[in-house]
Amino acid sequence: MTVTSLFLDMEEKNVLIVGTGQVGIRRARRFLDAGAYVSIITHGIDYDIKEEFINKGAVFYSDNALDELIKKCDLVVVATDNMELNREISLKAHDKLVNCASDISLSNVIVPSTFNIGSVTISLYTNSKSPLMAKQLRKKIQSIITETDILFIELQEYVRYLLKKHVSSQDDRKEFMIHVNEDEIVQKLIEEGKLDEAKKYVKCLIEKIN
Ligand SMILES: C[C@@]1(CC(=O)O)c2cc3[nH]c(cc4nc(cc5[nH]c(cc(n2)[C@H]1CCC(=O)O)[C@@](C)(CC(=O)O)[C@@H]5CCC(=O)O)C(CC(=O)O)=C4CCC(=O)O)c(CCC(=O)O)c3CC(=O)O
Ligand SMILES: NC(=O)C1=CN([C@@H]2O[C@H](COP(=O)(O)OP(=O)(O)OC[C@H]3O[C@@H](n4cnc5c(N)ncnc54)[C@H](O)[C@@H]3O)[C@@H](O)[C@H]2O)C=CC1
Repeated sequence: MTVTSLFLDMEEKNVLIVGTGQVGIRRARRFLDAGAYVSIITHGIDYDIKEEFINKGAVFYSDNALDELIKKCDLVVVATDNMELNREISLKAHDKLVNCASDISLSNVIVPSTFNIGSVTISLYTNSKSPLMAKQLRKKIQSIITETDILFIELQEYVRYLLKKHVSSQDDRKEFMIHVNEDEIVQKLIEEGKLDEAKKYVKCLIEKIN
């Protein structure tokens, strides 16, 4: 498998999860939180987790719904502890997006280690070499992204919006955005968490351009 990373819009996509052990639960939660329609085939699930998933819109089915569910699903996640069964289901779903938790060679989709902070999503993948290291690196990266970084993103969103109205050249917009990030007053305001004040200050700068 040779991969490239993409972010998929999961809203209203149909996802089937087979097996609700540690992996199935993690993936079901992830896709429910991303707005997908999630169908689940389970041989046993904690009552509270089942309730959580039902509240998020999941629908539970028995084994004999498998073939029909595969047909209507966009993505199938196979996560039972029965390797043979995982293989069988993954092969049945070969023309869909498939994530087989136990055998990478049967997957055409990888679930990376992901975290969200503010409006940033970071995902990483060790090419199936070390999921544990993926988890550890995820925590390392998570720890170096600060509230200030997030506020700068919010400010840049605002700056981009204003610049698109006031400045026609992309190159000029880019230069101005770099200039804003390096501006000492902007830096001070953002470091103090004063996003609204930073926006007001930058708005004045932009209005002076024309
Ligand atoms: C290929 C992949 C599946 C795919 O998604 O397609 C896959 C496969 C397998 N994982 C296994 C084991 C473990 N997986 C984890 C944890 C995570 N595994 C995740 C992803 C992936 N795991 C994909 C590749 C990702 C990459 O390479 O970067 C994460 C990142 C995302 C998620 O699952 O949500 C999540 C961390 C989430 C976080 O950030 O917290 C831990 C640690 C723990 O549980 O604490 C262990 C135990 C330690 C170890 O074994 O390393 C086994 C062996 C089972 C066995 O030994 O039988 C297989 C199967 C095999 O390798 O054959
Ligand atoms: N991709 C990953 O991150 C990881 C993958 N794995 C692999 O993924 C698989 C699942 O791992 P875990 O979730 O940790 O296992 P687990 O033992 O926690 O859960 C397996 C679940 O499969 C269910 N199951 C068994 N037969 C079923 C059937 N016919 N229909 C529906 N459900 C059925 C069991 O009831 C159980 O809840 C294992 O094969 C393991 O090798 C394990 C750890 C991490």
